[in-house]
Amino acid sequence: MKVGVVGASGYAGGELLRLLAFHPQFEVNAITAHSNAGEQITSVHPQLQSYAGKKFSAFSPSDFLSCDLIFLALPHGESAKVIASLPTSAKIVDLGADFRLESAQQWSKYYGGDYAGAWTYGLADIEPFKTLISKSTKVANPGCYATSIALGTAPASSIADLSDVVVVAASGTTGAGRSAKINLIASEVAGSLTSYKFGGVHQHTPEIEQALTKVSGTAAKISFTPILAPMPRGILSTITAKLTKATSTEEVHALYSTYFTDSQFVTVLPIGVMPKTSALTGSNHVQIQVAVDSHTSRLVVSVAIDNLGKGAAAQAIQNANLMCGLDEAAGLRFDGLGV
Ligand SMILES: NC(=O)C1=CN([C@@H]2O[C@H](COP(=O)(O)OP(=O)(O)OC[C@H]3O[C@@H](n4cnc5c(N)ncnc54)[C@H](OP(=O)(O)O)[C@@H]3O)[C@@H](O)[C@H]2O)C=CC1
Ligand SMILES: CC(=O)N[C@@H](CCC(=O)OP(=O)(O)O)C(=O)O
Repeated sequence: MKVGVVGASGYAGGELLRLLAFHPQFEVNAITAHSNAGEQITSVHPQLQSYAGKKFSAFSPSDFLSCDLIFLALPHGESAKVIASLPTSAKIVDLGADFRLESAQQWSKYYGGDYAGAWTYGLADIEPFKTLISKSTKVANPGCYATSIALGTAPASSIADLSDVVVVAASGTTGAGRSAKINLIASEVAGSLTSYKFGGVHQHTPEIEQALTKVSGTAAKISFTPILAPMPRGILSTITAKLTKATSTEEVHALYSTYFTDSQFVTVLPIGVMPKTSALTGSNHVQIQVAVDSHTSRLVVSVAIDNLGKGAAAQAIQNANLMCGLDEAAGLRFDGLGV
């Protein structure tokens, strides 16, 4: 199948190119950038030697006419502007936020600007999303934090109060994209931790609530505090919620393990073993650990992912595999780096 990547000079687009180079069914034949159009791909992404000699094109709809599948990895608001010019026959996965929210009101509260509508939400490891994705031609890939938090909370709907979920999550700096910002330079980030979008204003809040409400059938609410961590990649989310019935760590561990039995990518680690971001770097895998805090009767969940892998490019390919009727793990059998 012929594939196009729009926004390939960014971090998420570059990770898509890296993974797609070894995909057994997808062949990349349109690669576009914005300010980097005309540049060698390896001058922006020196790791991508399999693209040596190729350049980024400027976006032109005619380049995508022969594409069966298109990935959009553009800043918020830009995907909605280009889709009308793409072939209607092409399957599209948008890595941005433009089509994630079902509520126009929530869109205007957290993002502003014109509301573009909602596509199937691509949280590929759990139902009802997985089945819906396999029947869809347009899929909105979840945000990186949203992926880790929704996966870590979804199995708890029968034992915890999802109307009051509290999350603190730390992300590596690539989560903020590749464009230069003062708060992301090494002198500001190295050796320091800081919260941002503080006070329940992070834009992934409505997306996580929408996903968890769908999974649980009751209105989910989340208080989410993100932290910028001095590392390039990875997200570690700590989720807590009040238990609605007496239970033990062993019982919750069994519940989570059963919930993810059929998932090729989500691993509930043995009790006592903690998720670690470096174990997931470069992969589509997710690690989860659970515990019951009997002192406060709260469920505590730790989730690690790679923001550019499972949180962006790898989950986008998993979604594309499902949309195309392929093995969902095609081209994604990569372990994490470990250090
Ligand atoms: N980074 C992450 O961990 C995650 C990112 N996402 C989402 O994926 C999308 C891409 O993110 P990321 O790769 O980090 O972002 P980057 O800033 O690294 O890359 C953005 C890409 O979009 C292009 N671009 C920038 N401005 C415009 C414009 N006005 N019109 C068209 N193209 C433009 C850039 O081209 P050029 O560089 O040539 O100017 C680049 O290719 C975003 O929506 C982001 O929210 C989702 C999950 C995780
Ligand atoms: C570290 C950092 O800044 N992370 C970004 C995550 C963005 C992302 O991955 O998600 P979207 O696609 O929804 O933008 C943030 O917190 O906004």
